[in-house]
Amino acid sequence: MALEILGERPCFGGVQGSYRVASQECATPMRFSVFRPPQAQTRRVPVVYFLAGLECTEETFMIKAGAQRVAAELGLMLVSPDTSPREARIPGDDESWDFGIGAGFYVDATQAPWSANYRMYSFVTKELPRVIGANFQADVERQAIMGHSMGGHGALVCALRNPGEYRSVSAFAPIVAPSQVPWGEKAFSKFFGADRAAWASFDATALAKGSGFAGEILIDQGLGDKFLRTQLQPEKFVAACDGTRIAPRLREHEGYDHSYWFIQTFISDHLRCHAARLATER
Ligand SMILES: N[C@@H](CCC(=O)N[C@@H](CSC=O)C(=O)NCC(=O)O)C(=O)O
Repeated sequence: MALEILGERPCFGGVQGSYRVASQECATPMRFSVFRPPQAQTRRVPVVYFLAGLECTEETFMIKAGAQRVAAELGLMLVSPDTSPREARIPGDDESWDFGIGAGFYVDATQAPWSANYRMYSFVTKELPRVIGANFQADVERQAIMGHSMGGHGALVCALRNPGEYRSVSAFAPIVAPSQVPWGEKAFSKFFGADRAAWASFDATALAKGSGFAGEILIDQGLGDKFLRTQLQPEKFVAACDGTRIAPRLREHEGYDHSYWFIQTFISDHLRCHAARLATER
């Protein structure tokens, strides 16, 4: 799988890079960015995936979250994929900011025409880890995943569906019940059609009861977030985890909104949680 290097720059003793790969899953080129900490010069290091939200690209998190300083200290590789296919154009893919380009929702679509390229779930959980393992000094046995908003939904779903693959998961202001909120209803009805069973298989709140994932999930949520009541509703996920081995730790922050200023404020806590869990032996 040939990797195209779009750019690499020194950053906190490591390297910040942008890459493109010919994705088999998405049947189109896909971009992603990687921060390699200085420790990766001499050994394989644990990997933390960050899935970004609506309208973001593979660069948004790397530019705006201020994560590299702490990742360099902790010896964590950071990987952030683009939020959708972009080069395979499908009619209607750029008609709105909350569906299509920049809004792939980290699912494997089953409905034409989206099913040909919108396979972000398989890209993130299968293909991208193979690309990372083959091209970077990554310890692929030690993976964590986190995300924001649409990407928080993606991170929760990836971890709940693959408890053996991710040792740690966390989220900022995640969409936790896409089947029940306008962003998710719009996207899922196009990606999956009327089949609500398919919706449930990509809905963290619906997945919680049957998931084999065990452990704490840190969720930070700003109480000044304009999307909190309409699109996010983290209490739904917390309630769904009752009686399971999933222990959501929902932290609510007065005044914080949905922006990357909020993410910047708490990113260090998330990375430190992931580093601690990734350091333990199984
Ligand atoms: N255009 C929208 C706002 C879009 C937005 O807020 N996107 C968020 C993610 S929302 C859920 O996935 C984001 O991360 N934006 C990037 C940023 O730099 O803030 C509107 O009209 O409200």
